[in-house]
Amino acid sequence: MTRLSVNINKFATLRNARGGNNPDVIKAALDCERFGAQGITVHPRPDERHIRYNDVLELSRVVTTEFNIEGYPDSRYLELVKRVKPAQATLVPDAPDVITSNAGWDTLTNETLLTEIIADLKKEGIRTSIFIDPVPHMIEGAARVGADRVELYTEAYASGYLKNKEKAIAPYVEAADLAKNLGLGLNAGHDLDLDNLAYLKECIPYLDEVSIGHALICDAIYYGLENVIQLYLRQLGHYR
Ligand SMILES: CC(=O)[C@@H](O)[C@H](O)COP(=O)(O)O
Ligand SMILES: NCC(=O)COP(=O)(O)O
Repeated sequence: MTRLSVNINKFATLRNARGGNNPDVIKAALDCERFGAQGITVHPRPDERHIRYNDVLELSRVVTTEFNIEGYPDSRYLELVKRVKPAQATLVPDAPDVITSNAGWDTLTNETLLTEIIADLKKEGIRTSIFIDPVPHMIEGAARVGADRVELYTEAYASGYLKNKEKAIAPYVEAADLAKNLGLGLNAGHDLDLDNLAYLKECIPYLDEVSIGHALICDAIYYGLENVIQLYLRQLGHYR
């Protein structure tokens, strides 16, 4: 079954907007788990615009589902991940000033960097996933650098879904099949929502995990967090 990992970045965005501790990010993570989330994802960025590095340390002490820490593998991120030892580290090629993640890794030009970092994290017993576009030779590069999994960057799927879902999903099905044949685990994320998630799961039933944050938290403002987590789980075929 495909795990739902809730990315709680945007709870921290709201908290930081007023400078206090409301919403409480720790409580949000525990409630997400209580409501059925099968993982918690965070993406501490160098400017700490939302999730702060200290949040990650506090969350690591209480999260009981799979903890997934995303980020660009600079020294601060790597030190944090090695200290926390999460279930998964998802390496993302983001520059510090991007408004959000906007591309997958070039696993050819970054082969040496990724090979060394992934080997280092594996020594710590941390599963590694790398954020990637649905491009066959980049998927092949991901296998070469020793990644345990790839996370398909689904922004292009989401933006194309409403216009022509068959066309939008095609490169992702090809990339997923290739990843599976290369022995890579398969995650997906970015801009997934209640409209496009079920079709992704229908076309790629062997997805290991989807990580969803922005749309899910926006939905929760209108429909409530417990209800929305159940709705997303149902799109993945989980019936509680
Ligand atoms: C890697 C990815 O696609 C998202 O998890 C990203 O981390 C979202 O980041 P923001 O919440 O800062 O937009
Ligand atoms: N890796 C994707 C993620 O964690 C959340 O992305 P989004 O749902 O906030 O776009």
